[in-house]
Amino acid sequence: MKVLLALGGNAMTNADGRARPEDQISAAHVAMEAVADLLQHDVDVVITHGNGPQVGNLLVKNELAASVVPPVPLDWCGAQTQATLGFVLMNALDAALAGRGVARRTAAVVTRARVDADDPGFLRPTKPIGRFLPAEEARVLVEHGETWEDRGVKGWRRVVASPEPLEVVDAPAVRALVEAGFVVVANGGGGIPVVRDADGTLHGVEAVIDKDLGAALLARDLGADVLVIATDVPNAVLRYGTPEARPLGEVTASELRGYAAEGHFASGSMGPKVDAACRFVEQGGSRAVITSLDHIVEAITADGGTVVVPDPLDQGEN
Ligand SMILES: Nc1ncnc2c1ncn2[C@@H]1O[C@H](COP(=O)(O)OP(=O)(O)O)[C@@H](O)[C@H]1O
Ligand SMILES: NC(=O)OP(=O)(O)O
Repeated sequence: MKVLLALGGNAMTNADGRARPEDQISAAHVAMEAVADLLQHDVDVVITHGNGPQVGNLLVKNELAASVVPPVPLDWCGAQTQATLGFVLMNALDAALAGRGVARRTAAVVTRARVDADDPGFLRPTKPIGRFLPAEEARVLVEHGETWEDRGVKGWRRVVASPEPLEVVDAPAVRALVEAGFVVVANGGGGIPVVRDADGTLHGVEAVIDKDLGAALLARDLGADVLVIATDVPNAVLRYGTPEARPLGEVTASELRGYAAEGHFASGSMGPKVDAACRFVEQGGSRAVITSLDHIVEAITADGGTVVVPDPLDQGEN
């Protein structure tokens, strides 16, 4: 069985959302212990991961050091976080596998995702990245031309352009490594956004792709059986945060789309996970699971989490 595992930014930071190197390394060890458990169940696993907190940190460095070293564009921040997180995850996974006596090799692929240069996402920033700030600090940055949004109790957060991923350019390299037996880390942060020029060449563009939507696309391209979206809650929940909250178990894609249309899932957090899970099963995947990191083995071996399955008609057509 081939599993595409998408790790949320929450799986790569400490409980307070801090992303110091030591926080990221220890979070990666926790996450990779869970992945090593999963790998004992005769599965191939491709790992993708968020990069919102990490890209946010790089942007702050850009701002603070601008008079000394040239700031780098957002796509470079994406590439840098893919490489760093790939390195951290490989080290952690190697250690977890060695602890279990499992002989699997790991690899990380710097991965590009093609987007449309005319995507409306470039005109309307929606992707939350980086730290939460109190309103008064965020307002100063808004006056300097940045877009920040009120994200509720946690505070304000910067939002940047987030175009739709159309193609995982480097999926063939990921596929070849999987077929050679590697556990691959790929398409981090949804992929480095690139556009194709008229002459067929690619160049990076300033944006951050949603990693869950990137994960759904890569899962489809690799012919994954299951897409597991691991975050910090065990289920997608109806009426989340209210006394009438109801965690969702198994649900069809169209039922879940109906709940999304009723506004049950916040944009920029659970919304894209629900969308990614639906897309994957609508495009031929047999199952997508949204759950917490500590439930990813049950997501494969049992029925843990919110399990999204194709509509009966879709199943008939496949
Ligand atoms: N309907 C919902 N059900 C469950 N969680 C929700 C819902 N709406 C919003 N959320 C929030 O979504 C968060 C997970 O999204 P996010 O923080 O973007 O995850 P990650 O960084 O792991 O990708 C949860 O911590 C929860 O607060
Ligand atoms: N690129 C991206 O979606 O990252 P997060 O999941 O960390 O926000």
